[in-house]
Amino acid sequence: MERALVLETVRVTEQAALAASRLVGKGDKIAVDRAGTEAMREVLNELDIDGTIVIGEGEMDEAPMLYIGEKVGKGGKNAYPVDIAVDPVEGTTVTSRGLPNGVAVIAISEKGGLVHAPDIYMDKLVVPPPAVGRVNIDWPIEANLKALATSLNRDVEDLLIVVLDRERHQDLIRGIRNAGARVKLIGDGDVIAGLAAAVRGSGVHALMGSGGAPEGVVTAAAMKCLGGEIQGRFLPADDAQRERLKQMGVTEGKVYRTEDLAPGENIVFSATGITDGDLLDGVRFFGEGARTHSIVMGYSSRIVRFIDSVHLLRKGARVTVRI
Ligand SMILES: O=P(O)(O)OC[C@H]1O[C@](O)(COP(=O)(O)O)[C@@H](O)[C@@H]1O
Ligand SMILES: [Mn+2]
Ligand SMILES: [Mn+2]
Repeated sequence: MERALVLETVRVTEQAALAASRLVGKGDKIAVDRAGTEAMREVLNELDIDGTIVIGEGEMDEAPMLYIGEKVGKGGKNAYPVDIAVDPVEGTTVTSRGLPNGVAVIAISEKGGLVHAPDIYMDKLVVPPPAVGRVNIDWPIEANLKALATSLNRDVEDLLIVVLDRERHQDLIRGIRNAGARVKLIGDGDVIAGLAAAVRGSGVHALMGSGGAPEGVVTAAAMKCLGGEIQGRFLPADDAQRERLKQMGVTEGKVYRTEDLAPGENIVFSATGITDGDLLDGVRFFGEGARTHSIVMGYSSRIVRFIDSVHLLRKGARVTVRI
């Protein structure tokens, strides 16, 4: 299933990114999200899958499309039964403002391969492969930074830690700075920040702090493929969210690790840049068409591909492809 779907899956995020990128910097985050979601759904429905959205744009009664529980794909007896986590535009606000790190993202697994997470917050720690098993979200910040520095063979002062720029992270930011490490504050987009942390040469070494729980599951799918690690704890804000967690079989207080969040044996992950970012270039238009930049990975096939695509969008387009 995985092999068959890898190159099909990149089309899904490419088309979502192309659609959303038309609205970059126009100041309308709802329009950005709608464009990405419609395009993603259209391509998903062309695939030979019998898919169920397990992480999506929201609950059935609040999201018109790609809601949790929605069926997608061509279906039929030859279709692969799969669970799907989507975030058609991860970073709607940054995208609508023309700022970095807007991406379209998807993870697909065999049935039951991705945790069904409600749309609440999750406290997260994402680290690269050398630090797997050497950090713990329950330890004090300095202890994790020391362990991370040692595993990366550098000093704590050399580390750059990505944190979402939010009021709720004041203490965390102070703690990282006091320990001697440096902080990179981002406006949005902790999925791509987590991916960048797990990739060598991106210049960032970990992601810390709370963000969306759905994004945590998507990140876990990527960590399986990249060999990095996410540790996360669901953070219900009230009794209604606590109830929702229970319904979904999620344990409050428990630390969920990569394997808990994405237990699948067959996982395909794809992300395409909408705006330029730490890991991916954004969509570039050139009149006759557009160019997209994606990362596409398969867990059991053990392949990480960076795909640079030229889309000839204008009818009869004839372009000289430039490297
Ligand atoms: O903005 P909040 O409420 O702090 O939530 C953080 C979450 O929102 C994002 O910044 C953006 O997500 P969307 O653009 O998909 O809404 C995520 O990367 C992050 O996990
Ligand atoms: Mn998101
Ligand atoms: Mn989104």
